Amino acid sequence: MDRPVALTIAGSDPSGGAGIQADLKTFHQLGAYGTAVITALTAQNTQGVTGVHVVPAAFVAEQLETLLADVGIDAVKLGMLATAEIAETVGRFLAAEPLASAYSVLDPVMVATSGDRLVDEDATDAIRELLPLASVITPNVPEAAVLLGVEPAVDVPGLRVQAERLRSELGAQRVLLKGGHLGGEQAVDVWADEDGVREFTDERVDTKNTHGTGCTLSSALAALRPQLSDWPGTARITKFWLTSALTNGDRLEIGHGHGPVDHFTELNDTRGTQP
Ligand SMILES: Nc1ncnc2c1ncn2[C@@H]1O[C@H](COP(=O)(O)OP(=O)(O)OP(=O)(O)O)[C@@H](O)[C@H]1O
Ligand SMILES: Cc1ncc(CO)c(N)n1
Repeated sequence: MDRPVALTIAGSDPSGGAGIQADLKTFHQLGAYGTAVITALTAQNTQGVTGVHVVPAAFVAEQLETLLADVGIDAVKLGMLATAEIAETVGRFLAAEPLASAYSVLDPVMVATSGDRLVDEDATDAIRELLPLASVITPNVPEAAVLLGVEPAVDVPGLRVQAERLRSELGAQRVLLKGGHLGGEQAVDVWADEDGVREFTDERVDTKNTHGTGCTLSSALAALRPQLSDWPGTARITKFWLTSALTNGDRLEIGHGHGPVDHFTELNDTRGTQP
């Protein structure tokens, strides 16, 4: 399969670094044909979110029904699910054909890089119900803590424990627990699946341009998985590509806050690859 069809179910970011816009750029750059179902409009720039306009859950369902009646989907990425009703609606589609047979990546988005809330607090339970339905989930440190109802991890051993608990206690099939918020010399992500727990490590890039890194990572996983042979290999390659895209972010001057990564980064750009 050389041109998989990828679907993003997420919110719009007018500044183009996160959400649907980041997902479609990532799909295109990594060789997938991009399709999109929009769950919410945000008024957002690189400095923060000033407003959220939620799409009614019934219309999220209508977008999905109409799309899936016509277009075959190889991989789906789920991002900002703004309300409990939207999360439940999307869950019904994820549990049934045709999406149940697609590769699926759930990014349990809650709060933007700027600290602004993107998803209703009472949607957390509905998002927790989705965890077992996705092939892989990609929480960041605060999201993992909220899902587990514990304090955020402060180091890599803590990440390892929480990644495994998301799998064994909350039923996730595979977990990529992102360590971006930990700080330190290296950016360490922890992978947990039925074969155990491992770390994916790369040099931390010294940049403020980190807006949308989580969205970009999850959509890259969805774009690449149908083109590669297994999940851990896909996660490793995706992380190295993301480090290159973060490094290349300084080629762009977008906005005055946390700018975006450069999605226009080749997969074989080796700046993200550790020796
Ligand atoms: N400065 C950095 N250098 C290298 N990798 C980074 C850096 N910051 C984040 N990452 C990596 O980017 C990915 C996203 O990490 P992070 O934990 O920041 O997710 P997030 O909080 O969901 O992102 P977002 O900023 O989109 O909300 C992870 O693979 C993480 O290791
Ligand atoms: C629309 C949207 N989705 C997700 C994020 C998280 O980065 C964001 N900032 N905006």
